[in-house]
Amino acid sequence: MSKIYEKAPAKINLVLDVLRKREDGFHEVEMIMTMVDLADRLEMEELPRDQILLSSQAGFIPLDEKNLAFQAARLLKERYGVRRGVYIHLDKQIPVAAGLAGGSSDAAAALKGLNRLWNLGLPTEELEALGAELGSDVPFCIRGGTALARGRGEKLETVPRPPQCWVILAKPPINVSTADVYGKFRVGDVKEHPSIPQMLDALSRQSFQDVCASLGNVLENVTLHRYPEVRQIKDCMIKSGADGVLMSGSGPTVFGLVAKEAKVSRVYNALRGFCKEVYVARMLT
Ligand SMILES: C[C@@](CO)(OP(=O)(O)O)[C@H](O)COP(=O)(O)OP(=O)(O)OC[C@H]1O[C@@H](n2ccc(N)nc2=O)[C@H](O)[C@@H]1O
Ligand SMILES: Nc1ncnc2c1ncn2[C@@H]1O[C@H](COP(=O)(O)OP(=O)(O)O)[C@@H](O)[C@H]1O
Repeated sequence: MSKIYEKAPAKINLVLDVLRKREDGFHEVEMIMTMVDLADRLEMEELPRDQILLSSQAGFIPLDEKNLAFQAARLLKERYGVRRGVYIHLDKQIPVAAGLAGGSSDAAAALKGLNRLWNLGLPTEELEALGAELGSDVPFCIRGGTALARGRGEKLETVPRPPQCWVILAKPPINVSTADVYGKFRVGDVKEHPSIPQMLDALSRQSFQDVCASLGNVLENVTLHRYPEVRQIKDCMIKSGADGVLMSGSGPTVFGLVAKEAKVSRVYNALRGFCKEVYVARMLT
């Protein structure tokens, strides 16, 4: 019986702008997203019976139909009439409800892996369209790399990747609901929108300094206002010398970009002083 493995990397938002609230309740966004090498790992294996079974070493995520990897398997089975079973083991490394799209990346990895395991032969565009039914960030997680995302996040255009650097991620011990943050967000409150053209220009010139200077996320105001510990982490990263600092997605994870390896331990140690969950990753290129 064959086994398939897929990595599910975390994403960070280099730019996150919200243009308006839509009639369907979602928000029209413009984001530049990229992957880092902090990743979950999925192991998928045929089951002799027609069932979806999920396990994980992490005790704090749902293992039933609430899990996005389970939903991905069920969607493929229903849409393509697959009458085969699968056992998915999820090695969870990405912090949950952190603004790093861990669940979305697991769903994307399940779609990609099961496409192979069940010999469905679906092209990437079709997987991305299926992914959009599961969540706004899932299409990007299928495509990977670096992309400009529009619509509610599902309209993608691949753009140049950022220059290689260290990415230090710190997650305070609070869980933030994406729906809550968007619910509290008001476009009228935004004083300055980040510039997508400026970031695209920095990426095309591979200027690390200008990438750092162009980071921006309009959801920061909502989350920083509500959770002072997120601001504290941001301040600590800046003070300890990270070159660019931003909250990812709806938070609460804050990431710091660092060019020089010699600086990494200084930033890491400063954060570890008051934050348990700190990760050192690299940009996925
Ligand atoms: C904020 C972002 C930035 O990358 O990421 P996270 O912080 O979740 O990682 C995304 O926009 C999140 O994407 P995702 O987490 O897939 O969202 P979904 O499951 O589709 O939606 C969850 C809820 O967020 C709100 N939502 C989401 C996307 C969007 N463009 N507008 C919204 O208003 C809606 O209330 C929706 O019910
Ligand atoms: N495979 C999964 N991994 C993590 N969380 C999941 C998964 N499937 C469903 N969830 C649920 O999705 C919610 C958001 O999780 P996650 O994708 O980690 O965060 P975010 O949207 O902030 O990036 C959590 O409340 C969690 O219970």
